Amino acid sequence: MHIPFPDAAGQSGQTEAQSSFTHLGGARVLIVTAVEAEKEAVLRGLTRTGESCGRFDVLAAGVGPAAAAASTAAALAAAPGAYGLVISAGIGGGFAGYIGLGGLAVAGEIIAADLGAETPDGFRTVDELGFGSSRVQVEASLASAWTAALQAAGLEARLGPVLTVTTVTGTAATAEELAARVPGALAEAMEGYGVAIAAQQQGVPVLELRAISNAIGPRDRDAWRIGDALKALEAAGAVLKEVLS
Ligand SMILES: O=C(O)c1cccc(C(=O)CC[C@H]2O[C@@H](n3cnc4c(=O)[nH]cnc43)[C@H](O)[C@@H]2O)c1
Repeated sequence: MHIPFPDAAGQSGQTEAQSSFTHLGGARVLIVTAVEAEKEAVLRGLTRTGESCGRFDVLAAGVGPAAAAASTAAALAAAPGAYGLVISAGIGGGFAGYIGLGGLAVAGEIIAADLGAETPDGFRTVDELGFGSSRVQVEASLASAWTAALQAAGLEARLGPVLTVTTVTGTAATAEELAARVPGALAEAMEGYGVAIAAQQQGVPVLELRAISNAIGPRDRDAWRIGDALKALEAAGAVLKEVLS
């Protein structure tokens, strides 16, 4: 599936179904990972055909939403108007029953799942408390197109809510609580919401992709499949380049 980028003059050749992409113009795409290994995997995917990265810049911003937000905001501020899309990408944990290890979760919504307050009646989100929103909407049509293209490439990929947490879930009880808090959540990671808020504040559309390295639940380091997840991340980078070509 090809979603043509318009050129700088706005001549896109897009079909009606693709018209929501016109606001990207000839802009660059900023991909934000947490660590170098994720950055290198994405770069391998983007350059798989021997070509250069083209319009893509990849930044390893550090682990957690604060580092992700600060680095993303700095990158956007350093190149005003240059970026038309920001993507948070990396490995993540997968909720049981949705995606296997080495599969891919494309965010349909980016949700800060632990941003709120504990009350005697249970967890309350910042939305419920009246202090803002714990949810950021993604560029929905592009998220769908990327998911479809990943599936068409033979990869296991799903579209759905992806959670941002500041503590990696390590018990079945917390996994169940998060799954109940956000029904249908596919994955959790630690950077998406930070990247998304930085992009949102600059009016830049955002996406998130997580390659599943571990199951969410009781801690089991031996069961991690980081190598498989990084290979999936690489493949997703190659497909993204194709989708945005
Ligand atoms: O020590 C542990 O038990 C443990 C378990 C899972 C992940 C970690 C990390 O420190 C990795 C953080 C890093 O990777 C992303 N990530 C990967 N899996 C998960 C997860 O299940 N929950 C949250 N984040 C995860 C995350 O985005 C960070 O960049 C340690």
